[in-house]
Formats: sequence, C-alpha cells, structure tokens
Amino acid sequence: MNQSKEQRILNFVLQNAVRGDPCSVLDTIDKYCSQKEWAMNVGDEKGLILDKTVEEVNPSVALELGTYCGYSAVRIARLLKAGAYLLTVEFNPEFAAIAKQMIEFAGVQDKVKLLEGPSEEIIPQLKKKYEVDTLDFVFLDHWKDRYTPDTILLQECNLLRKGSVLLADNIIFPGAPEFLNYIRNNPHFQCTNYPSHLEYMKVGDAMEKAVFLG
Ligand SMILES: Cc1ncnc2c1ncn2[C@@H]1O[C@H](/C=C/CNC(=O)c2cc(-c3ccc(F)cc3)cc(O)c2O)C[C@H]1O
Ligand SMILES: [Mg+2]
Repeated sequence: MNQSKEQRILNFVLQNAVRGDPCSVLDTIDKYCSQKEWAMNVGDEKGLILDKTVEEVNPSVALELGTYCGYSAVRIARLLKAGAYLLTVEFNPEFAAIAKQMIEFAGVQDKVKLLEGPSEEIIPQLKKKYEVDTLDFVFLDHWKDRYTPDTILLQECNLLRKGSVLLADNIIFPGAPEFLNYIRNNPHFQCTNYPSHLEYMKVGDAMEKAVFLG
C-alpha cells in the first residue's frame, strides 16, 4: 500500500529534524512542503502571525480545530508557558496518528492533548469531560464551512470569556466568506484582519482575529 502524503511528511521529519526541537520540526515540514509536496499547514509566513497572536494572548488554555499533521499544534505548544496546554481536535484517524507522532517527536506532547473526533461533538464535552472552564485562545483551521457553526457552539457552551481570542486561517483562500460575514457583523466580537499569503505559494490569503467582548 503506497504511503500517503502526510506519512511522507512525517517520515521526512523523523529522518531530518532534531528530536525534541520544535523549531527544527517546523522548519523541516516547511522545507518539505515548499520544495517537494504542498500541504495545508499554516506555514512559515502565516505562522508568524499565529506566533505573535499566541505570544500576545499568552493563553493558559488553547483550542485548535483541525490538527491535520500537527504543524500548528507544535507551533502553538512551543510558545506556551509552564502549566499551559493546547487541546487540538482532529476527526481523521490517519491524520490524528500522524499528528500524535509529530507532536511527540517535537517534544511538546506534555503541552498538547489531541482529541479525536468531530469538533461539533468534542466542543460540548470540553467543560465536563476535559475540565475546561473557558478558552483563552482558539485557532480555527478545519473545514471552512465549520468556522461559523463552531464559533456559535463555543458561545452556546459558555467556553468564551471577555477577551477570549479567536484566530481563523484561510480568510481569502480557500476563503470563509460566511464566517467573515458572521464575525464582522457580530457586536460581541472585535475583528482585525491580517493579510498574508497562502502557505508556500504567492497567492494572497489572510487571517482574521476576533476578540470576544462578552
Ligand atoms: C469538523 C471537524 N472536526 C474535526 N476535524 C476536522 C473537522 N473538519 C476538518 N477537520 C480536520 O481538519 C483538517 C482540515 C482542514 C481544512 N483545511 C483546508 O481545507 C485548507 C485548504 C487550503 C487550500 C488552499 C489552496 C488550495 F488550492 C487547496 C487547499 C489551505 C489551508 O490552509 C487549509 O486549512 C483535516 C480534517 O480531517
Ligand atoms: Mg489553513
């Protein structure tokens, strides 16, 4: 059975990155995906916007929707303070297995909890099953038509508090027009747009930050 692209990315990391060094894992994935096979990691350019937002928020509890190969989970977890942690949600078992190995190789496994399943099932479990009070930071990078329903679900489950920060990838490409319309016209959110480029390409993309006002 020939390997998947995601398996090839993981193997390239296992063979070329430095175990326990998150930056080397990120650089190695970026190298592979810019030179050999494109993949939908947030990438190095938008990754800097993600870094700055995580550093600004300095979250104790962070949530990521759409783990994929674990690139942004490693990217976020490497910046978390002692005792802080990231919950990351992935419903594709093959991607979850790859991400688990990626996160462990990077050495950030103590800061990351990988939750396997669809976000619409996991989000309502966060308080009781995963002992979450509220979320300080949420990174949305899963199916683009899920951004809005999951943002509504987060509010319904009382998982956002005054000042909680959402950061959404792919506002331009592939685009999340319905989410953009929802969040920018919602008086409970203060939005900021960060123009950038699609990972590993010269195509325009952007990220949107939305601060929950309570
Ligand atoms: C609802 C739900 N629950 C849990 N996991 C979920 C989920 N929906 C997706 N996921 C998981 O997240 C991952 C999906 C992410 C979706 N991201 C994308 O579709 C995506 C696509 C592109 C892109 C750009 C140009 C092109 F020409 C082609 C594609 C770029 C990106 O940065 C992306 O994030 C993997 C999937 O299993
Ligand atoms: Mg993306």
